[in-house]
Amino acid sequence: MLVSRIVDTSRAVGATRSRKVKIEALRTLLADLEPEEVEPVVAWLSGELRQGRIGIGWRTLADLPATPVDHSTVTVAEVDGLLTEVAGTSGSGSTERRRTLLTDLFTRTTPDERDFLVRLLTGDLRQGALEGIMTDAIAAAAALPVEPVRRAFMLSGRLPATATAALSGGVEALGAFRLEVGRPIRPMLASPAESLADAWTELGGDVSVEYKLDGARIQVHRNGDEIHIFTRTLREITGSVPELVELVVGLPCESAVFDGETLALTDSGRPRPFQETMSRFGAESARELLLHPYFFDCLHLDGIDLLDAPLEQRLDALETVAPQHRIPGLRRPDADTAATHFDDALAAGHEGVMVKSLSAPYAAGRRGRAWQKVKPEHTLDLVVLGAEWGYGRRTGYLSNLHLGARDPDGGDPIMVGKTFKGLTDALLQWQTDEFPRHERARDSHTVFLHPRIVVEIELDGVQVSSRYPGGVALRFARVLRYRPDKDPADADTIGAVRALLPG
Ligand SMILES: Nc1ncnc2c1ncn2[C@@H]1O[C@H](COP(=O)(O)OP(=O)(O)OP(=O)(O)O)[C@@H](O)[C@H]1O
Repeated sequence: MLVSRIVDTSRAVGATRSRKVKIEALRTLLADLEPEEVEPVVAWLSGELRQGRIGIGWRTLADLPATPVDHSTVTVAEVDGLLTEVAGTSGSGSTERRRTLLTDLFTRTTPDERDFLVRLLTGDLRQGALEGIMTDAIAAAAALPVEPVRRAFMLSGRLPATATAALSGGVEALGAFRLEVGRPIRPMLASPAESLADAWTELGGDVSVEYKLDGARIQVHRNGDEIHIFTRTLREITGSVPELVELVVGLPCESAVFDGETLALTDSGRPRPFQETMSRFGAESARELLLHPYFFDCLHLDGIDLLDAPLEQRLDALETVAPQHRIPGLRRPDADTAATHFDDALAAGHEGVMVKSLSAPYAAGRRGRAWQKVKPEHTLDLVVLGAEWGYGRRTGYLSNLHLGARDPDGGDPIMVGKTFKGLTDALLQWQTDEFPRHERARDSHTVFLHPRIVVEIELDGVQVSSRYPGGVALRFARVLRYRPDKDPADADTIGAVRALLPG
């Protein structure tokens, strides 16, 4: 297939807000692919490369001296092969060799194709929000029900592999995807609850009420002495958290998968700020801060998969192997005891509580009502779309943030407000240093950014607005912190923002 067809489909999908039209465009494309084209094309459409990151910067790509053509005949197989070659080029002279390969490619592509490939290579096409649509399109192209496709994706975390299985092996091939110890699955997520009483009542009191700790999510896999630890976005961080590895090796089991939260504590046992925990992931500099794990789920234990078992049974498993590392929680507390637990969580410096149905299975990758989070404040994770230059004391700093909510159908984020409240001097400095790296355009007041950075915003509520395109605006928004552990695909949707409208 020609690359131009992929570019056209990608554009068509981006140009419509209709979920149905997007799915149909993707379905037709998928149905026309040769089997070996499925992996690269599904990866590209999700903004990823089959080869992983190949480490080529935007500037390098923009500067390549290539004159485009009007009509191109470049095929998927050619580009995929070239990317494999670029990814495999290392050692001395590799920068030049990579430039040559890409320059050759760009002398054979149209400006539209080059633009698509540049955005793909720099990560700007990454649109995790497309995942829901893509799973539906894969199912439709393979003439299969959606559920087995969705499940295979949740268990593998890989759309390209899911698509290949669905299109070439049908339900049987999809059924072969299992929880594999050592390979991360997408974490189960929670929905916000109006109040603790609401959540408790909705789940009929048959709940586990647990502290909601303000750290970073970890998924820990153990197979014998081999340990792998992943973040919320399934990035492996085993190498930067040796103390967690050591602790897990010491647990009395052969194989296990745990889901939990990790954070650094102060000497008096209170949680350290979120940023300090995050700085341990990947950074060499903060090694002196010890991380502590707080597990809240067990998805596999000694050869037995527990994903489909009720939470009650998964908690039993967790308590047999790691009772000392269990997050503080109560099973079936009465409403008063649950309320005291919530107060205790806040008093200990935590964010709130999670209320979880004891009878629900682990719904990987889903944000459902079986887990509900209760916090005293509203917060939203929004995408930074730009920042205005400050004035007065903030002259010379990028300050007032433009904030966008995610379009659940994969379109550009939708602006819902601005704020400069809550920004410390350190954050202003960081924004001023960091934002130009993500610049999309600028005018005299504002630097507009590619939608890559997620920030957590505290707010008093939202109101109807004719100023913003989503018809809704934040009220009294203030910056709580940046969320480097989240991608724009994890940001809150415009629907979640609208759900806060009064009445
Ligand atoms: N007891 C707990 N059970 C489950 N998740 C917990 C618990 N304590 C803390 N967490 C954290 O809360 C998150 C669940 O909330 P949610 O599904 O909304 O994810 P989130 O969007 O990262 O949440 P938030 O933005 O509120 O931190 C988990 O990803 C995990 O990191």
